[in-house]
Amino acid sequence: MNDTPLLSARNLTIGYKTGKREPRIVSEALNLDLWPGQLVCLLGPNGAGKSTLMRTLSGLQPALSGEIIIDNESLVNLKPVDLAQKLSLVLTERIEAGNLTVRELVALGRTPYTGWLGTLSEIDKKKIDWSMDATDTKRYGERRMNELSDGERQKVMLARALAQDTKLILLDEPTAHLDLPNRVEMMRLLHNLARQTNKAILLSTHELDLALQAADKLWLMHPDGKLVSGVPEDLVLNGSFEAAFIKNGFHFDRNTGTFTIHKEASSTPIYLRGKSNLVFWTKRALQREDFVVSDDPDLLHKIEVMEGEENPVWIFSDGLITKKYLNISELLADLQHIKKIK
Ligand SMILES: Nc1ncnc2c1ncn2[C@@H]1O[C@H](COP(=O)(O)OP(=O)(O)OP(=O)(O)O)[C@@H](O)[C@H]1O
Repeated sequence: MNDTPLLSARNLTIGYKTGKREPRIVSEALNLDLWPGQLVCLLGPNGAGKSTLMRTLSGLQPALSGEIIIDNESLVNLKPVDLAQKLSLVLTERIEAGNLTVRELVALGRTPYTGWLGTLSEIDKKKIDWSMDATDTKRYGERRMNELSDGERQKVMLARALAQDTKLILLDEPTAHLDLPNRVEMMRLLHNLARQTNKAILLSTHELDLALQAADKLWLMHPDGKLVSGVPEDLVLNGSFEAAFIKNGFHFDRNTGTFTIHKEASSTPIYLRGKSNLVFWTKRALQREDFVVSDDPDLLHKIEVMEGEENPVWIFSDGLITKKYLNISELLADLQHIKKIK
């Protein structure tokens, strides 16, 4: 039964004490729970307080007030070695590990069980092997850390956290240096890991679309420090998601779950219909050109897009003329003349 959270925050205030001045409060009245088997993504704009929260929850910096409970014990009462058996932390900052090989660095994840000079047992070696397989880092296991790319290094740091074999894993921007396929792969790995091993995983990220797809829950930090938690789809549908990232010139499209560059409301409206994937990409191009794409069939300007014999075909009509196009480039070029003059 998953009836106790692995990590809880009660009435937590996070921030910074700056000498004799009033402390700088980043966020307060936080009540949070991380449950076994859950992948939670912490999202928020720059400066909202994601790193501050991650650092506070993992004991790297003190809370200003309130309590953090990890696996039924108060964080302040946990000795470092006990904490290291319960929680592993992956930060984005580069660590100085130039001379260590990848395998040696991953093996450091076993330190809470072996001690600094401890010999690795068969169980330790198995955990190291498993972690390197899971993160696909074995291929360069004998290379030195200073011979790796940023993305490769990031995966090794995850392997070390996996080798630590804790019920809780906290990761600060684990996808920051990864290319798109590796970002997707990393999210899938963390999602599966939470499901299959019942670990609780909290990661902070700027990957809004990946987080929307992979997270069981989002913790959304607003610029004013307010934190809203919920299932991703609920937060999109109730407007919390776009509220957290509200910025002039950007518009969140609830239909596609993506942010678009906001266009002037006075732009020319065009009725667009056709096959959904073709409509999707045509709409993107039209919106980039300031057109308002509408589902009102009574509009003067209409575009229909359909599969042709070899390529898609776009049919434009404005009541007077009807013209056929074989690519979006030519369609856009011809549409310039119907743009409203502002
Ligand atoms: N050492 C510090 N002393 C005082 N204030 C700090 C300190 N570090 C960060 N802050 C402030 O705390 C706030 C939250 O910063 P934090 O780094 O947690 O944001 P973040 O959400 O992780 O941002 P980003 O997405 O840019 O990484 C910011 O206003 C920042 O200026």
